[in-house]
Amino acid sequence: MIELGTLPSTVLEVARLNKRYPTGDLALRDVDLRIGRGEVVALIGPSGAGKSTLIRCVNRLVQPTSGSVRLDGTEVTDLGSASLRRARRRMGMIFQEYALIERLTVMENALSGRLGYVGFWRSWFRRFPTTDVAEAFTLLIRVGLSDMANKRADALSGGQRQRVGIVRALMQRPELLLVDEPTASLDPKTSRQIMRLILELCTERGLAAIINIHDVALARQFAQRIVGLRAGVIVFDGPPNSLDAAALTAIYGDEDWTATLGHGGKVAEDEHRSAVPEVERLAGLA
Ligand SMILES: Nc1ncnc2c1ncn2[C@@H]1O[C@H](COP(=O)(O)OP(=O)(O)OP(=O)(O)O)[C@@H](O)[C@H]1O
Repeated sequence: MIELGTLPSTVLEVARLNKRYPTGDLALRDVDLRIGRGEVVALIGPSGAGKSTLIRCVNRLVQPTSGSVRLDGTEVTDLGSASLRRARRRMGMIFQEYALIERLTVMENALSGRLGYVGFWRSWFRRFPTTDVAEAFTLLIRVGLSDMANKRADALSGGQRQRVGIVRALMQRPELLLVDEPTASLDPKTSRQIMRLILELCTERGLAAIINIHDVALARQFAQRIVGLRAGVIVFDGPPNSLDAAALTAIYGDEDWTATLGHGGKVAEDEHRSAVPEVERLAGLA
């Protein structure tokens, strides 16, 4: 018998979520998903399965067609702009191609995670509270970038940029991290370091995360739970050790899923979509 007291409380509840794009593509079909506080979930599935759409429906970068998304009990799908801005503060997002402002310093990029709190004019004049600056320093130390605070973002390696992206998301003091292909632009060793860092930070902070990731080996190694999407439908939901050949075939079908077990290598530059406009929308600037 399951003792109710041992179940983590729910931070996110998605129910009967559907997304049909104006092109007619049905990207999500009646998706039900519950994420407990502190739970780190990897979202896997073939290209076009709906992973990015699901993550973006949660913070409404994509507007769902029908269904419910509740963050800590608050229905997100029908919030007006001011309430949506408040809800988005509680969801940090980490992007594949980092989405840093290249000409700003590491510290300024980190502090931009507070934009949803400090207000536009204050942030425009770079007047962040000293407590925010101190918090950013603490986080930069934690991710190993303390001596880079004044470097411009465009002087950093990919792994360093992603660490700044992680700090920026954590500066929001979120309850949930939405992570979109965090390692697709990184080499295998840096990919493992970044995934380990995300898992450690979630554990330290009791923070839940949904990580959209192509690399099944990384998902198995670092996530506590794996959700498999195929053609917009959840076809697997379980612990990494139950992701066996039958489950992989259910997710990837006839595709040669063994190819997904290793690191697929870097994604070509032209496959990146610029996430900077998405960061601006999340901060309420666009
Ligand atoms: N902006 C859009 N307009 C129209 N169709 C879209 C749009 N974005 C995604 N789609 C379609 O929705 C489906 C799901 O796409 P999505 O990007 O969510 O999948 P994914 O699993 O994240 O794929 P990948 O791993 O290749 O990024 C696909 O059929 C895709 O073509």
